[in-house]
This record gives sequence, structure tokens and C-alpha cells, in this order.
Amino acid sequence: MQPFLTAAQMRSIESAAMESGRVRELALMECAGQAVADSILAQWPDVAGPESDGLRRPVMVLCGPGNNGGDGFVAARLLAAHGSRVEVFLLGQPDALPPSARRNCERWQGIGPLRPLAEAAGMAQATNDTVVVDALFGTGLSRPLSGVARDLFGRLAALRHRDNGPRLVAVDILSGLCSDSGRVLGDDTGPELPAADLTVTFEAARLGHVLSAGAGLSGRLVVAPIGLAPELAALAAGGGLAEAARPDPSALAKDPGAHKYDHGHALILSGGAGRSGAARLAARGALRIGAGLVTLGAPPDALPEIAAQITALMLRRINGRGDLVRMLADRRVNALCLGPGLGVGRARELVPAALAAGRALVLDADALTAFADAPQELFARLHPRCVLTPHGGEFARLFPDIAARLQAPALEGPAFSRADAVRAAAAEAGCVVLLKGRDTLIATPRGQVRVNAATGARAAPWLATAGAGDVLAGFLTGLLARGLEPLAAAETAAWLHLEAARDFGAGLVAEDIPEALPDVLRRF
Ligand SMILES: NC(=O)C1=CN([C@@H]2O[C@H](COP(=O)(O)OP(=O)(O)OC[C@H]3O[C@@H](n4cnc5c(N)ncnc54)[C@H](O)[C@@H]3O)[C@@H](O)[C@H]2O)[C@@H](O)CC1
Ligand SMILES: [K+]
Repeated sequence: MQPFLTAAQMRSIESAAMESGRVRELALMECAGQAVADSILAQWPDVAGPESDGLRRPVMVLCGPGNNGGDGFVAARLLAAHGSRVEVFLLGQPDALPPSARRNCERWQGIGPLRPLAEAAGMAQATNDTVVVDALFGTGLSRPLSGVARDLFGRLAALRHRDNGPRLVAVDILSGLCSDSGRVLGDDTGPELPAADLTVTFEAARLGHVLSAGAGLSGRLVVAPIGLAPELAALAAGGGLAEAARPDPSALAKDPGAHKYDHGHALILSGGAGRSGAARLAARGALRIGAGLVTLGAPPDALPEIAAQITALMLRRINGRGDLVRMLADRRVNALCLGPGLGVGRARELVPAALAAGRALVLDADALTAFADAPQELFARLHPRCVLTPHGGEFARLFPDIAARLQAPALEGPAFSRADAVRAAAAEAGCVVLLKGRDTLIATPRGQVRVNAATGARAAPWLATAGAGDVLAGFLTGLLARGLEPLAAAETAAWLHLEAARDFGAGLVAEDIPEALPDVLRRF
């Protein structure tokens, strides 16, 4: 299990560990600062070295008024012990620091000078390749960056565009980012934040590392254990933690003795002539992911073009509601996909009939847009075997009140997050909702949340391509046909979709995603 914590959850495990007497705050801070120093030494070995080496890369540690600053003082001390050239800057006064941070500030003052943060700006500009350690604010950030910190970050953001600009390491989370939502606290005037090269966080990732702006600003993420594993396990056992999407390999294996009908029969409904490409992509995805049979249901005018394009897929004339009801009399058709290229008018006619059949059902694209004027009409018909797969725009049309909370400026932390939004949407819809994006989020009506983040080592920039969402809907439908439950199907589909795109790499177009899947499945 790879959990993503909120600031409150992180504080709760820290408090539990300290209240039980198992660990002390100073020890936690020492571990945290050690992890920061170790990660810097691993990524930039040239920060350390003998005194005579003029090529040593300088380090600037920016400490804030809370315990995040305390981690910075520890890292500064440990880097100095490795021979690094370290300058330390403080926002605020040493005697206003909380006790453990103050203790570590005093230890630093026994080693080197402490300067006001205002002096850091000029230095970052003067020295190329400096490693700047951002220990200004962590999980305690409650309002937008302001004053000296905001000005300094604006300058760092400008310098980061240069090749030899400073490198940036965020302690716990980049200052200015809300650790629960990954949103930049502020309004449309800023602040502007520089992207970190590296974020070193503790015990478990925060949601803010992978959601919204945090996905692009956190850089490489190192999650360092600091001795809170028992408390984290206890918290996880209580349920309710957001987790990374993870496929279940055993659910994907096929029994050598099984018949094709044992793997389900998926029905993908297509739009009319000239609009069948999206449904064909979805159908190819459903077939590749292992549905036993996949049928495309199309109106008469689209039949010739589809017939000319497909081989293993089956084709059936489904013109209107009556045709669909007749097809669904075959109980072996156990999963449906409506939306990709369907057309809004056709969706309006077919979605209610598809929902009434009670089969596993993916509603995507036009099937969602068709109910933008009357989402409650759709919600009243949804059942627990449905999965909605909106992108941001479709989400906003179906759940305008929830989307409005997400679009309002994040002026205070913790801000309303995409995880909060998808959880609220699943509760309102009464079924699994998969919100597409670089940070794809999946929620159940019971409040479970899975995150499939295309960030860091799993970045897949080529996946932002026309038709990729249609393939995802097809993967999901294929897995539902194979009998996976909606949550497992959604997280497995999202995970495999991203892996296939990463495997293919540059030049990816949507057609490549199903074709890249076999290599991914073989690795299981
Ligand atoms: N509590 C613990 O046991 C541990 C905490 N650790 C570190 O401590 C951090 C959390 O420490 P804190 O709770 O002290 O919080 P922070 O250090 O993130 O900051 C809190 C301080 O900043 C002020 N503040 C918040 N937003 C501000 C803004 N925009 N402008 C100016 N001031 C602002 C607050 O009033 C408070 O004084 C974690 O992120 C982590 O780095 C680690 O040392 C591990 C152990
Ligand atoms: K920070």
C-alpha cells in the first residue's frame, strides 16, 4: 500500500508516536533533516568535498518559522559536517521558533552565521548551480506566501528558467503549495512558485505532491522513513486513506481451461458515420485487456466503415433503444460502454435503456455531456455497477457545485482538493467516479480514493493525446466484462493505461496504447 496523507493525518501519526512516548520530536526532526541531507548528497555529490576543492557546489538553506525550518537547520548542520559550503537564512526571529526548531537553530549558530531571509535573494542570483533548500513552510502552511518569501520565490522561479540556475530542494513540500490539495495558495495574482528538482518528504507522500499544481512543482519525490511506521500502519488499518492505484495481477491472469464467455462480453456503442473512431479505440482496448468477446453496436450508416476497419471485434446494428434492449436480452453481454463518439442525441436515447439493464456500465464523454442540463436525471438511474469517467470539463458540467469549490481561489490551507471533489462526486452519483487528468483520481461512494499520478518516474507526457480517454474507457469496460468490481477495474485500467503509454514513450498516439498493453501484461 502506498498511501497519500493529508497534513492532519501526518500530524496525527506524529502526535500518536510522541504521546505514546515511543519517539521524541527532536529525534523525528533529526531523521527528517538527515534524510534531506542524504538525498542532496546522493543527487549532487559535488556539494561535499575537501576544503581545497573550489568546484564545490554551494548550498543555501532557507528556514521558516516552524518545524519545517527545524528540518532545514538539521540538514544544514549535517551537510556542513560533510564539508559543504552552507549558508543559512531565517524568516523571522530565532526566539520565535517552536522548541525543537529553536534547539536546532542554536546548534547551527554554533557552526555558522544565520542571516535574515531578505539577504538570500541577491545570493541566489549571484551563484549559479547553488542548491537552494526550501525549508520555509511544510504542512503548517495556512495562507499564501507573502512578503520576503513571496519575492524570493518569484526570483527563484525566474532564475529556474536558466540552464545554470539554482537547483531547488523542497523539504516535505514546496513552500506555497497546500499539502492536501497540491494547489498554490493564493489568487490569480500569485504567488509564482519555482519548480523543485527534488522533494524529500517523510514517512508517506502527501496528496499535495501529486495533485493539481503539486504534480508539476514537486520534482523527484523521495519518501524517507522517519520512524513512524507503526503509527502509519495503525492509521491505514482504520481505512479511509487515499492510496496509489495498484493493479491486481492475479485478477488479470487467465485460466488455461476457460472459454471465451468466461471472460465476459463487452458491448461498446458507436456513433454514426464518420464518428466511429472513438468507439473503435475503446473496443480495441476492451479486447486487448482480455474481454472474451467485444461487440461494437452501431447505427446503420456507420456499419460499412466499421466493418472495413475491424477483424476480431464483432459488429451489430443498434440503431435505437429497441435494438439495444433486444441485444441485452442476451445475459452474456455483461459490460457496456457508452460515450466515446456516441453523439449527445443518441446518448440521451440509449443511456437510460443501458442503465435499466443493470449491467456493469462505463459512461464517458457524450454520455456524460448528454445529461449536463439534468444531472439529477442521470444520478437517479445510476447503480453501483456504473463507473463515470469524466475529464475536468465533463466533471464541471455534471457536478457544477463541486467544480465551483475547486475553481474558487485557494486562499487558505487546507484547500478543497481534486480528491475531495471526486469523493463528493462519487457520493452524489452513488457509483465509482474516475476523474481523468495527469493526477487521475478514482473514488467510491463509500469514500475510498485511489490516485494514479503520471508524475515523477511515472510521467507520460505523450498520453495527452486525442483518443487516449476512449482507450481508457475501453480498458475499464473490458475489465468489468472480465468480472472485476468497479473500483478494482477503474484503478487497474488507469494504471495499465499509464504503463502502456510509458512503455511506448515518444510518438504515442491513441491506437498505440492497446498495442503496447501486451508487453505490460507480460511483465506481471
Ligand atoms: N511535528 C513533527 O514531529 C515533525 C515535523 N516535521 C516538519 O515540520 C513541518 C510542520 O511544522 P509546523 O507545523 O511547525 O509548520 P511549518 O513549519 O510548515 O510552518 C508553520 C509556521 O508558519 C506560519 N505560517 C503558515 N503559513 C504562513 C505564511 N503563508 N506566511 C508566514 N507564516 C506562515 C505558521 O503560523 C507557523 O508559525 C513538516 O512539514 C515537517 O517538515 C518534521 O520535522 C518531522 C517531525
Ligand atoms: K518546504
